[in-house]
Amino acid sequence: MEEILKQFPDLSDNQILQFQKLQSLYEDWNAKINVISRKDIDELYTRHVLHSLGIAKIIEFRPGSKIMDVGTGGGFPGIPLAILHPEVDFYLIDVIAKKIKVVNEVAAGLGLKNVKAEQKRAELVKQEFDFIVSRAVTNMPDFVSWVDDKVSKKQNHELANGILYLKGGDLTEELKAFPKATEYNLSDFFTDEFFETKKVVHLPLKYKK
Ligand SMILES: C[S@@+](CC[C@H](N)C(=O)[O-])C[C@H]1O[C@@H](n2cnc3c(N)ncnc32)[C@H](O)[C@@H]1O
Repeated sequence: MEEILKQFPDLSDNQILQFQKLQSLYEDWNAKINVISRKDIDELYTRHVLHSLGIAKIIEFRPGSKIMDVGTGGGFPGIPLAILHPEVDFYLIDVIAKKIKVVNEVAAGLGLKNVKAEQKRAELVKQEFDFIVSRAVTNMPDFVSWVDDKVSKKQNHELANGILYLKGGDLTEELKAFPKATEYNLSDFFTDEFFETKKVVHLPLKYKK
């Protein structure tokens, strides 16, 4: 939690309270429906919350932007980003209904009005979004094939509309098909060794070819 306050010093009292509440909310829900591993619950703020907020180190979403989090699981990266950006609309989806139940309960427990969560398969979503965010769902080529028709053509940011994907390790192979992708190292922002290999990939779909 301390690192979050250091990295995002302009948080309001309400946002700080919301971040603080995450620990007990996830502990309670995890006891009923397992959405986060035991080790990860103990290190919730580094492994889930701060990692999710890595996207916010790369981009400041504009007010009114529409963001979809695909394969959100227990709500990552969508929930921490929605706390950080109450002025942005977040749509969180996952194919597993019980995970979406947890996400909805956590969002309600935090009083988040900017989160809508639904059980849905990414391939079947019909709406368009300014950015699609995601972590640990599938390889990049498959992911892009699921969502590349869901990125708005109306550019809403100097960082071109597209995908912001949290990834780890060597991505050379996975990104071969996407020469316009940019990798940002989270170790440039966060000191914990967990972030040593962690990256945010920005893939501007509008300028794909
Ligand atoms: C490894 S979990 C990651 C969860 C979360 N993003 C995180 O990082 O904690 C991958 C999630 O993607 C979901 N998923 C897989 N394929 C999907 C699809 N086609 N559409 C939506 N969700 C999908 C799974 O149900 C699972 O909850």
